Order: sequence, then structure tokens, then C-alpha cells
Amino acid sequence: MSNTRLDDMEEATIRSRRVFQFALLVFIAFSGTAAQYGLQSRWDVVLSLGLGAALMLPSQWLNHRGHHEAAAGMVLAVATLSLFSIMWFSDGLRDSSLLGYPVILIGAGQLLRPRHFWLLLAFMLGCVVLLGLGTLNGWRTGITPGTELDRLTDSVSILLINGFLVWFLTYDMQNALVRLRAQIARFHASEKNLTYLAQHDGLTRLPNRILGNELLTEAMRVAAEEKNLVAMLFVDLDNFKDVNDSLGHSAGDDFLVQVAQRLRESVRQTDIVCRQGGDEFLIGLTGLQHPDAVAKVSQDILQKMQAPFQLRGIEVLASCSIGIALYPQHGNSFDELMRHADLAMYHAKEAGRNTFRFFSEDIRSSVTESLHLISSLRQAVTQEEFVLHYQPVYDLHSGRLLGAEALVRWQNPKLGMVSPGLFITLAEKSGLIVDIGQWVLTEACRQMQAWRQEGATDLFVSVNLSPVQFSRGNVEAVIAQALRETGLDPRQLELEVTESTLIHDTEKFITTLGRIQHSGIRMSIDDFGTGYSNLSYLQRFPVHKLKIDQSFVRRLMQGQKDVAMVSAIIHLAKSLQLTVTAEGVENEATREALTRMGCDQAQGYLFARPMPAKDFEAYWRTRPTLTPISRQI
Ligand SMILES: Nc1nc2c(ncn2[C@@H]2O[C@@H]3COP(=O)(O)O[C@H]4[C@@H](O)[C@H](n5cnc6c(=O)[nH]c(N)nc65)O[C@@H]4COP(=O)(O)O[C@H]3[C@H]2O)c(=O)[nH]1
Repeated sequence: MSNTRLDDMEEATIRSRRVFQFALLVFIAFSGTAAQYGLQSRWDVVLSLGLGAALMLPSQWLNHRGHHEAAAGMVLAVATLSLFSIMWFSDGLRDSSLLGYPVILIGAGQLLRPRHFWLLLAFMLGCVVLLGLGTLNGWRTGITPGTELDRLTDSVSILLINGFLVWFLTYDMQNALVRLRAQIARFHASEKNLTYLAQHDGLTRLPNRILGNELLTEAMRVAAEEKNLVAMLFVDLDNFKDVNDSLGHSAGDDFLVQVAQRLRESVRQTDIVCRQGGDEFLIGLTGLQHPDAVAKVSQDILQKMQAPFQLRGIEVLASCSIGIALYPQHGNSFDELMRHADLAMYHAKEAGRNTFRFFSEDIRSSVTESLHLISSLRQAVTQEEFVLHYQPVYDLHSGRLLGAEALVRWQNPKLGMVSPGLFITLAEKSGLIVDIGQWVLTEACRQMQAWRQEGATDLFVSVNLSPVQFSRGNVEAVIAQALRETGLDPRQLELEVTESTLIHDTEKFITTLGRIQHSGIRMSIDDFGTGYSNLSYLQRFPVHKLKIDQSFVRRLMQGQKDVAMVSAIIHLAKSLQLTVTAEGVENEATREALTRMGCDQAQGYLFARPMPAKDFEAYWRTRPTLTPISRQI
């Protein structure tokens, strides 16, 4: 119910009570006075007072029916008239009953609207004038007319002054009341607004985590009573950062608003949808009988998210990962449910995103393992437990050794040598890749410079850069620092970025790459063919080399499809004047096929596995060369 309605109801109750109290006072006063006049056998006065007192009863009937104004009017008019009749039958304007009129006026100021107040005053003045005239003209007896004119004018003026004063007082009071009510209304509105702001997310207008906590806790309480389930869905967008980085923050905001709307539309009105923060949302499904319904809703949400989003005239495809925890199986409190739903969401991400997972004990242990690994990885960064291995890269046409790709290894005191496949993703998720990447780059440059001083002036070293180093770290400064500290010639350094890094097709990113390439460092696109299908970016990005992903290379001898793919990549690279390197060459037949297709460079187990620095040093010192293909056939 609105505050104004509450105020109106309160005012009506007060008004009704005042009318009643006034009527009661009149009733008591009239009855008492009538009794007194009865003792004097003044039956005319007793009759008018008795009638006045009796009329208080119908006035209260009106009051009770909600006609407070009419009831008040009746009480005041009857009182005025009764006093008039006492004065008429007694001493006229000399009668002490005249003192009752100012009192009635005070009551009228409080109980009547302005129009009725002035009417009553006019009526009162009429009575006074009639009394005066009655005495002057001898219509009533008992008073010497000579002095009555003075008394009449005095009474009229006193009544008028009294009436105006009462009116001013009432008017001021009412104005003050109106102002007070307006202030209270403003206070209520801003209080309501503050509560709303404290409980809702300003962007999506969904309840925030605080209100979400309250609503879900209440839903759990009801579920406990009704013996049913509540499901908490932890929804995390898979590509929010990409949208934000590539289209800007205001498009990111639009995106979140549209996502919130779709989530709201995916569930019932009675379900709870709130924004947990950033690109994370919490959904509470209430009154469930069976977990199957949760799977269905989750599937619906995933499907709804897949319809393209319109952001600034651009169609954007999105997806989300959902973690689910159930009350009471997976937790008894909001915090516990959220922790478990979060772990399940993390697992959904690991399972390839765009999917949902229910919380289970297995999930808890696998996530705990990952978290444990992240904390060991954090230690590894401070304790410098990383080493670099180098894998030779050859020129397929001349058979000459061109350089090596630096590949990081983690020498963990307990786990032994850990391959990057196992920890790079975790390092990227935790952001530790920024520090690891900086170490790798500096170490690779330092090593190459050391070999250069030993005579390896024509070799290069290539280093992998993670997309996270671009988004979270200051890559350009790190590269410049590594070159400055080690003194390596930039022409002996190659940097590999994956296709996913290039998805950030922003002017800023292109200029950064341009500046890096301009300094003499060569840039290559790693794992080419596996990622972003839009090839137009190749023209926009200043790169020097494409590295064909080893999955195509390894299957080259097995099927026509991969031959066509590799050949298409080589042709594309040639037409853009880019060098092509094939990764993962494991046998002679593949090497031969690649050479015939016009591939420039290759690396793989056929030539050498990645090896520690000192082994690679011995390796390049022997000046190895590939056997020409023609001689082998
Ligand atoms: N089956 C097979 N595999 C071959 C063959 N030749 C080379 N390889 C392996 O293929 C991977 C090539 O590296 P990548 O594509 O950059 O793929 C790398 C790279 O994406 C990432 N990585 C490695 N070191 C770093 C690093 O320092 N920084 C970053 N950001 N990522 C790194 O980890 C991935 C895996 O690295 P590794 O385990 O060292 O695996 C290396 C290498 O050992 C072959 O003939 N057959």
C-alpha cells in the first residue's frame, strides 16, 4: 500500500475520532446544563439543550459511516443553534452561553473544510444579529434594549476577530501539515530508493547478491517446510571479456542487460534471478520436486543464450557455463550452495564451456586439485622452478637449421617435470602466465644472446605469448626490457601468438603488433587453422609467419581432407607473402609431402624433440643439415 494512502487513512481515523470527541463533549455539556436548567424548571431551555444533546447521536451515525465532514458540520451547527436558543430564552447576548461560540469556531477550524467553516461563521453571526435584533425590537423579553446595540456590535466584532484568528491558525497549521507530509513523502521516497539501490544492481535492475541471499534463504526455508527442492544456478558468461575488449565497455554493459533479460525470461516469475557481479548471475529455482526440471531449465538457458545478441549493430554470438547446487543435498545455506554451484560452474568451463554441471564430490576434489596446482604454480614462479627446452626448426628447401622454439617446462620437486599442456591453461586462468611469460621471454633472449656470442649469429629463438599477456600484462614493455637487459638483436627473436589472441581485433592491438614487428622482431601465428575462421584478420595483422597446427600435419598422410587443408594454408600464406612452418612433423613421408607442397619450414620429432639448453647447444654446434629429399626417393 502506498504511503499517501496510508496517510489518508490515518487522517480520516483522526478526524473521525475528533468529531466523536467533540460530539461527546457537547453531549455531556448540554446534558449537564439541561439538568441544571431542569432544577430551575426552565423547560424551554431544557428542551432545546435536550434536543441538541439527542442530535449528537445521528451525527455519530454519520461519522461511523465515514461521512466525517457532514457529521462534524451537524455537531457544530446543532451546538450553535442550541446555544442560540438558550440565549434567546435567557439573557440574549448577555448570556454566558455566548462564550460557547468561540469554542465552536476552534472546533470548526479543526474539523471543517474552509467553505463550511465560513458558512458556519456566517450562520453564527446570523444568530448573534438575530439575538441583538430580537432584543432591540422587543421580539424577546427580559433585557433593556438601550444597551443591546453596543452588546450586539461588540459580540459581532469579537466573533469576527475570533473567527479570523481561528482561521489563520488553522490555515497555518494545515499548511505546516501539508509541508510536513510532503517532506515525509520525499523522505519515504528516498528511503525506498536507497533500499532499492542497496538491494539491486544498477545496470541490469536485477536483485544484487545481498537481496539474492535474502530471497534464496527464504526460498530454502519454504522448501524445508514444504519438503521440496531449491536449485541454485551459477551462470557465468563464456565470452564477456572478448565482447568488452573488442566492442568497448558500453557495448559490454548492453550485453549484460540483454543477458539479464534473457535469463529472466528463461525462468518463472516465482524464481529468483540476481546479478552476482561482473558477468556472473545467480538463479534460484524454487518449489522443485525433482532435479530433472533443473537440467531442463539449464538446457533452455544455454539455448536462449545462443541466439545472436545485437550490440551496436553488430551480431555477437555468446554462450555461458552453468554450475548447479541443490538444496538440501548440496548445502544448507546460501554461502554453501553458492560455493558448490561455483565449483560446478568451474567444472562446466573445464568441460569445454557452453554446458552445465551439477555439483558432486568428484567435482569438489578435481577443482580442489586444480586450486592446489595453482598454489604450487604460484610458488614455482617465486622459486624459479621453470626451465626452457628448445626444439629445432628447419628450412625444408635448404635443409638448414634456422633456430629453435623455446618451450617451457616446470620442474616440480614433487611432481617432477610437468609439461606445459598441464599447467599453461591454469596459469592463464590464474593470471600467473604474465609472470611466467616474462620469465620465459627474458630467459630465451638471454640464452640466445649467449649462443650468439658463441657463434650462433644466424639462428633465431621463438617464444610463445599467451593472449593473457596481451590482455593483463604490458607485453610491449616486457619485450623491450628483455631485449635491453640481454642485448639480443631483435632480428634473432620471433614471437608466436595464437589465433585466439587475434580475436581482439582492436586498433590498439594492431598498433601494438605493428610496433613490435617494426622493432625487427618477427611475429608468427601459432596453431594456424584451429581457431578463428574469419581469415580477413590476416590482412590486418602485421605478421610474418603462419605455423600450421600439428593436428593437420600429423594426419597429412592419412586423408585427403588434411592434404587439402594444409595445401590451402600454404597457398594462402604464399599469396599474402608469409612464411609457412609445419609443426609436428613425425616422419619422412610427411616431410616430403610438405616440401613438395611448398612449405618453407618444419619442426617435429622427425628432426628432434624439444631438449634442454645445453643439449641444444651441443646440437647446433654440430651444424646439422637435413638430408635432401631427392636423394632419399
Ligand atoms: N606429438 C608431437 N608433438 C610435437 C612434435 N613436435 C613438437 N611437438 C610438441 O608440440 C608443441 C609445440 O608447441 P606449441 O604448438 O607452441 O604448443 C605449446 C604452447 O602452446 C604451450 N607452451 C609451451 N611453452 C610455452 C610458453 O613458454 N608460453 C606459453 N604461453 N605457452 C607455451 O604449450 C603447448 C605445448 O607445448 P609442449 O608440450 O612443449 O609441446 C610442444 C612440442 O613438444 C611432434 O612431432 N609430435
